[in-house]
Amino acid sequence: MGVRTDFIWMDGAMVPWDQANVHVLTHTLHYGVGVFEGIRAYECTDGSSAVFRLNEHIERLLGSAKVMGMKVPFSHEQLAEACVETLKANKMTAGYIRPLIFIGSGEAMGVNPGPNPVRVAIAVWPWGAYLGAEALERGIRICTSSYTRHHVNVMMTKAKVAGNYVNSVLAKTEALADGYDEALLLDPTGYVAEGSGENVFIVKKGVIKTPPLTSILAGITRDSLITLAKELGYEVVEQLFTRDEVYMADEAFFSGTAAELTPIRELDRRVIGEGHAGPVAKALQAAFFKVVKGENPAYANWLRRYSL
Ligand SMILES: Cc1[nH+]cc(COP(=O)(O)O)c(CN[C@@H](CCC(=O)O)C(=O)O)c1O
Repeated sequence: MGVRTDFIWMDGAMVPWDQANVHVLTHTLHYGVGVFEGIRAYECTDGSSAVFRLNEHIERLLGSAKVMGMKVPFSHEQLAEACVETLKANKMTAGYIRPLIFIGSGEAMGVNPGPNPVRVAIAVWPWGAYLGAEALERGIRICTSSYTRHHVNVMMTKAKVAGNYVNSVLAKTEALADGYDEALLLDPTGYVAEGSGENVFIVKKGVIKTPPLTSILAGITRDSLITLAKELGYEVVEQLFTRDEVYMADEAFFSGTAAELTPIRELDRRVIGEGHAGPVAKALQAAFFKVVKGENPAYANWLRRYSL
């Protein structure tokens, strides 16, 4: 999927894609202290477009920056507006938005970011089904990673920090090399944590379970699906579970801005349930896509509407 568009927003200005460059001594490039978001915009059935839970994403982005001690030179609303303006500048009625707050160059190198400037860039690009065209329907095959998710005092796991994703890259590339679509990571105590870029849910006898916010990212899609599931009358339990509970589950699925709701049909060569999207995943997927397309007025506050 190409990521090239016409413009990227940088430090308050819309910059042609080819000019959106940084110096090789950019501190974040060397030390990984950058924070970012993944946000989706959808075409609504009434012909407008909407960014899904933009405020929650910007709130998490600024929270991540706070965790990393980065002083951001733009306000919540300025960043939210810049996301919408970048979509419009690129004439995108739908797509993926990637804000990045990073530490620039020019003042000092070394572990201490010191006086280097805090900079902001926002890119957008079209992004279809994150885990493959048939993933949303058929489900994916995943494996338990040989890599462990961060201990909560080794990396700041509630912050979406660029450097945290070295762990995700190791897990994802190992899974792909072994013929799987994605990795499932366990936490330092051996309980299921999350995917390399997703939160995870299982269903057993109609009860939906997902790990509590311990060592995992507080996913906005996770939060949305919990809300929608409860509205549909499902019992949702935020509780640690083990990999063999996934093996024995009736259903399992990932959630994320990029992944949306992707059913898991197999973990470690054990077929889960019937080996395809189950009734709960299908019901939640349908409810989720109705909301993001503006078809459920109860969740209008989750949508930042715009038109080109
Ligand atoms: C580790 C992790 N856990 C859970 C989630 C789900 O969070 P949320 O998007 O708020 O529901 C994501 C998002 N992963 C983003 C990055 C994907 C990428 O490849 O880059 C995303 O889905 O945009 C994670 O990276």
